[in-house]
Amino acid sequence: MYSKLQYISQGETIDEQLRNIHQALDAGCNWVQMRFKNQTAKNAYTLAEAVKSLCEKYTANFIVNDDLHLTKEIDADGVHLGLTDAKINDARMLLGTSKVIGGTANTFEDIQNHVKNGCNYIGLGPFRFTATKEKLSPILGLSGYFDILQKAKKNKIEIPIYAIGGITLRDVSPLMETGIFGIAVSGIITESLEKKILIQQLNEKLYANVIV
Ligand SMILES: Cc1ncc(COP(=O)(O)OP(=O)(O)O)c(N)n1
Ligand SMILES: Cc1nc(C(=O)O)sc1CCOP(=O)(O)O
Ligand SMILES: [Mg+2]
Repeated sequence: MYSKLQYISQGETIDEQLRNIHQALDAGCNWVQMRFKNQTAKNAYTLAEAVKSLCEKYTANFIVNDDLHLTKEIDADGVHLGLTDAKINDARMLLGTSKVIGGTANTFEDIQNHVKNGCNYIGLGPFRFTATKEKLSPILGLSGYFDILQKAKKNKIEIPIYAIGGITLRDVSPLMETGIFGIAVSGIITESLEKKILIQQLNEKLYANVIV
């Protein structure tokens, strides 16, 4: 089963990235997306090797942001591709059916296209403004999620749809009520001084209605 909480990593250097990822894993995160932008291939590979080893130690899912060839080379669990990154179906041809391919969406039509191309999950955003990502698509807000998730339900779309973009603890329950599967967050986990407590609080709200 897919985790309902994804941590999108932050950090300007390999050391900063590793510190943030290690702390998130140690605090209970079991799904990490390595997001290390504007780096040399060497630095990205060096970080990915270390993150893969950490994720294996914590039995966490390891997803690479953007870089399809690094995903293949390092044998990560999957890749996340945005609307201007490599195509989902090209990724599926390269990675095969055992790897996880996530796709970014801002509209219901984006979701339909990703489902048609064999995407495994959707990152639907942004929920609100966030400085973590430079070029944001139009902000969705709660009503945007409600409208899009209604269409997804009506069209029997079953792949997990995650909300992303400026999400805080108090947003989780209202977002879950729109029908999303889970959330992908970066800043609130990176900046938290009590990561273990925060992740427990996030998971409590995310899994509140899951029947065991
Ligand atoms: C889970 C998840 N959803 C959306 C994104 C955004 O990806 P993208 O649009 O490619 O933007 P960058 O992250 O590459 O700046 C994501 N990374 N993860
Ligand atoms: C990586 C990313 N993608 C987004 C999108 O809308 O596609 S918003 C975003 C940033 C998420 O980080 P934070 O939780 O710090 O806002
Ligand atoms: Mg991208």
